[in-house]
Amino acid sequence: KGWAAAGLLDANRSAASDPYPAPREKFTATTNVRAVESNAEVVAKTDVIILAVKPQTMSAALAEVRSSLTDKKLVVSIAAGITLKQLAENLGTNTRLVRVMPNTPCLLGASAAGFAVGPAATKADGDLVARLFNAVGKAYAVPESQLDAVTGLSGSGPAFVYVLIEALADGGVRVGLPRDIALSLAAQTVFGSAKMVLETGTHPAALKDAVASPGGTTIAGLHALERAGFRAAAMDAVEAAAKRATELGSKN
Ligand SMILES: NC(=O)C1=CN([C@@H]2O[C@H](COP(=O)(O)OP(=O)(O)OC[C@H]3O[C@@H](n4cnc5c(N)ncnc54)[C@H](O)[C@@H]3O)[C@@H](O)[C@H]2O)C=CC1
Ligand SMILES: O=C(O)[C@@H]1CCC=N1
Repeated sequence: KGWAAAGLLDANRSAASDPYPAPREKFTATTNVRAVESNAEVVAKTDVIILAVKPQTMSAALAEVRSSLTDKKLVVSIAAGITLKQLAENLGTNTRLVRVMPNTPCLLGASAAGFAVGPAATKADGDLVARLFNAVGKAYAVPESQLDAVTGLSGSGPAFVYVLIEALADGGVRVGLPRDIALSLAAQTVFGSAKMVLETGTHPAALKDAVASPGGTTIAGLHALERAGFRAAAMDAVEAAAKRATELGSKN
């Protein structure tokens, strides 16, 4: 959907596959790109193949695509935890592979993604993947050993931020705001704060200090956050998600 919005999906040269009719219909309705039942058919007709199945279904999907692969094809996996080595073991060690961890804001062109290029992939393959994922947000090349950490932080991170937004809105409702205004204020506050970090380049601690007047409202709220262990909870969330990514790789 993000690539379609960025004008990167040519309906004549792109296709998707899914065993179920409902996701196929939804995909075509949102992207205008044809979706078929057979993975092998898509792999046979395209040069850049995006593997976007659950880690638990990856080995079944790989078995369906392997025979249609040639050295002309680049395979990109976005599955959490599944390593380049595992992909190469299933697809052949000469397969040109790139592993990416994007996140759902790619739908709106605001993704944060990390990627690692496999040993048989070319520099041009890495450049293409960087271009594709920079077209829907920001993409960073990282060593593969850091991709589970990327998964814990930015792959799963949108869910952590949604919980924060929901909780801030609940707080607003608790102190008397209507629900719709509270939710808009909460989301816009998170958006504006992220924009401040990204566009001013100022450290978040300094930005936080600039909001907190001596003896004022913000420091009272910050004290409540510290007392509740907010920072440790956020760090634990990233660590738990990163560990789970590693587990998903080792179990699938
Ligand atoms: N949801 C997220 O925020 C993110 C997910 N990922 C990764 O993306 C992958 C997909 O996750 P979601 O999109 O959330 O899952 P999803 O369940 O929404 O989509 C997976 C699709 O794969 C289809 N499928 C099942 N078996 C298949 C097969 N053998 N061949 C072709 N298609 C098959 C399913 O019908 C489904 O439509 C996972 O590996 C996940 O780790 C990566 C970054 C973020
Ligand atoms: O929850 C998951 O496993 C996937 C990977 C990153 C975001 N969602």
